[in-house]
Amino acid sequence: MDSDCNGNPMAICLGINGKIEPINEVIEQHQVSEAETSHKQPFVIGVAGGTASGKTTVCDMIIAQLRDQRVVLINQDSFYRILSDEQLRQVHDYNFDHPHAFDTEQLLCCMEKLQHGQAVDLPNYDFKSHKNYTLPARRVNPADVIILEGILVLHDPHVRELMNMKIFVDTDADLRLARRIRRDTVERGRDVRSVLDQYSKFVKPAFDDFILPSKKHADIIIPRGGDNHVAIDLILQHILTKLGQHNLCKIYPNVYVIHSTFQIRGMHTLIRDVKTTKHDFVFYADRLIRLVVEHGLGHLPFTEKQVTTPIGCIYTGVDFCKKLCGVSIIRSGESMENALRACCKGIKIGKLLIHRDGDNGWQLIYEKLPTDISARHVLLLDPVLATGNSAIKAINLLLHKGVPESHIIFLNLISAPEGIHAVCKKFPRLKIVTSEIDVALSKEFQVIPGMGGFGDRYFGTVETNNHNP
Ligand SMILES: Nc1ncnc2c1ncn2[C@@H]1O[C@H](COP(=O)(O)OP(=O)(O)O)[C@@H](O)[C@H]1O
Ligand SMILES: Nc1ccn([C@@H]2O[C@H](COP(=O)(O)O)[C@@H](O)[C@H]2O)c(=O)n1
Ligand SMILES: [Mg+2]
Repeated sequence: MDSDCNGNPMAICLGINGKIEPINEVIEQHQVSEAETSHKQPFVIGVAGGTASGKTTVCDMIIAQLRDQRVVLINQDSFYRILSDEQLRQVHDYNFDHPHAFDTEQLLCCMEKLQHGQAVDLPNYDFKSHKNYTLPARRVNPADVIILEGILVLHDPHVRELMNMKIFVDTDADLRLARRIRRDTVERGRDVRSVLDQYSKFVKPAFDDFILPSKKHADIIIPRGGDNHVAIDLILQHILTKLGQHNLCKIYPNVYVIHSTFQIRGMHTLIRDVKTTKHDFVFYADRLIRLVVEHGLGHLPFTEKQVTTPIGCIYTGVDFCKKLCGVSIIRSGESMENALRACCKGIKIGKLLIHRDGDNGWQLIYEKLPTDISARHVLLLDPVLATGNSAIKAINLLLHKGVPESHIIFLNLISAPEGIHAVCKKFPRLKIVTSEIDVALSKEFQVIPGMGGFGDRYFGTVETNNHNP
């Protein structure tokens, strides 16, 4: 069994049901060019600085403003060594600011795992008890951008080597001490006297000996920490540029991800949670489906139309596209039919049943499509795009029926990068509209982190929370 980054036997990586397949291995099956897979190495940003300089605040601001699961934060605090009972009894004599206080080997091990596409479980450090095993661990998924934050992250050369960008948060020492007293007495269970003792005995000397000398390695120095909005904006822009390099929407201009808001992230959080009841799952999946459908309809062609308002004015608007139909891929796709009917009164909806036929591919078992489908724009419905195999089968059939590729809009809630590569490479003229792109596919072809078997959860065909596809 794998051990975690604390040396405990436990999970590194995992989707619901297994190890994460490094994304580039799977992509290779689709013969993606080297340029497109070159994004496998995450962009690592180190953020160092003296205590209470505002490192955590700055990083939290960046993460909150990006709202993107491709960017993750790692705190060096998670790697504080476990203290012996004796050390805990004499904790006032323990130097938490010396490099030896951190288990840098474990930090390097976690970073390596993340770089190889494996998730890690990191301890949440508790500054009150000085322990890193009392609070539940936090799972960190592999990501495109990793921000590593802590007083000494620029001190160790091996850690520095991992970094593509090094930042030092530089805040006046008096201000830092004032903030530290306030923070440690309010949030970390200390009294003023112990904060001052620790500061003069350990914190200040370690700052002078290790932290300040590490400033010379920084590429960017942020004076005034979180107050420096210009610097934070510049860093945000840089991260966005880095994300853009491997943003699938940039590689494939026909992929559209609906604009993420906290409402949308909240709905995703609920439908992805294994503990969510069937009732709530259906409720929030329906809300998200409705948003995706509305967004998809926005990609249909329109004609200009003028109407007269009740006060006799002319309003110049548009007329909906009339030649339209839905096609759902049975059975999960049927969950999207109601939202489509609610948006397009009287819309015709066809159905396709596609079955996986051993290792030989995918077989069309049943089809019922409008007879004049070739003259219609088609909204193809399936909530999850995983490998893309069933979608490709469905799209091939639509093309065979005479539907122009550019008249197909494929709507789903979650897409795996592998599915996007597969579908977009084959059909560059259709559009994909999705609400989130996930990290990867597992060996078992489950989307990671995904939401389990959508059909089973939506239609309630599993009694327990064992969500197999
Ligand atoms: N710009 C700021 N203005 C006022 N208080 C701040 C500012 N930045 C941080 N703080 C506060 O100062 C304390 C230390 O900030 P924190 O981000 O925890 O620093 P670090 O992680 O570098 O130790 C926290 O209580 C935080 O809320
Ligand atoms: N049990 C602990 C562990 C660490 N500290 C102090 O925390 C500081 C690092 O965190 P910042 O958010 O301030 O960067 C460091 O200076 C340690 O002295 C502690 O007091 N107790
Ligand atoms: Mg901090």
